[in-house]
Amino acid sequence: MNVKKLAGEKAVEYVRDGMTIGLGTGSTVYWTIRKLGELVKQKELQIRAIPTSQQTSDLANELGIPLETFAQSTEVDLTIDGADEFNSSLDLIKGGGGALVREKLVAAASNRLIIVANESKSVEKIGKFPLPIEVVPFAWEVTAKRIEGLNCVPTLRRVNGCPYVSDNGNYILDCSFGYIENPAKLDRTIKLLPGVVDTGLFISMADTVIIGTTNGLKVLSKKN
Ligand SMILES: O=C[C@H](O)[C@H](O)[C@H](O)COP(=O)(O)O
Repeated sequence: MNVKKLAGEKAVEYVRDGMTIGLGTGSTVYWTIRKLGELVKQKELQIRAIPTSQQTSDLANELGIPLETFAQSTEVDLTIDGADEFNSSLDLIKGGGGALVREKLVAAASNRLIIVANESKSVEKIGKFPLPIEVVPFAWEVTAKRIEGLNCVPTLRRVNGCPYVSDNGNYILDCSFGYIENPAKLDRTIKLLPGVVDTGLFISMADTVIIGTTNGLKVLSKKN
């Protein structure tokens, strides 16, 4: 059973006609985007979408999903995205695919954030997945040293031996902190460091997590 497809397609049920949808990045939300594309093509759904990466923008264009930018609208009704880890408070680590900065901007502009994931992303404490941190390339070595001082091992993300460059022209440090006791505090601390653009910690942003499992779907919702 394709549990990513199961979770990804389920999220489409939350989309309504006329909505502006934030489209996340990755192999789970891929299934959401494909399904949305089908519904748009069959004229069963009228939406506009704001993509969180070039990769998602290309996919949406290919599927005929109308795109817009924040120049047209600064409010997003619903964003659907993936995650690398989530806990029972719905705090997340994101950015495994390098799209964390745009993902966070789109999520922050959204009235609702739905995460689609498979069960392996569910953890008691986040931090086993190395935390992606986007940094300005200039003096990245200095920024990495400062981050290392917070008790982690930062590794510059590389592709074919060259630094990985995000859609924003920045580098990504994958930082192994081990289990993170206070994710909100760590996020604030890291963001104060010069050179840091943003972190992959998404604290109190997600409203719902749709989890695909081999026994079917589970849905976690934010406790008010
Ligand atoms: O930068 C990438 C994103 O945060 C993804 O949403 C995240 O890495 C999860 O991707 P996937 O669904 O492929 O595991």
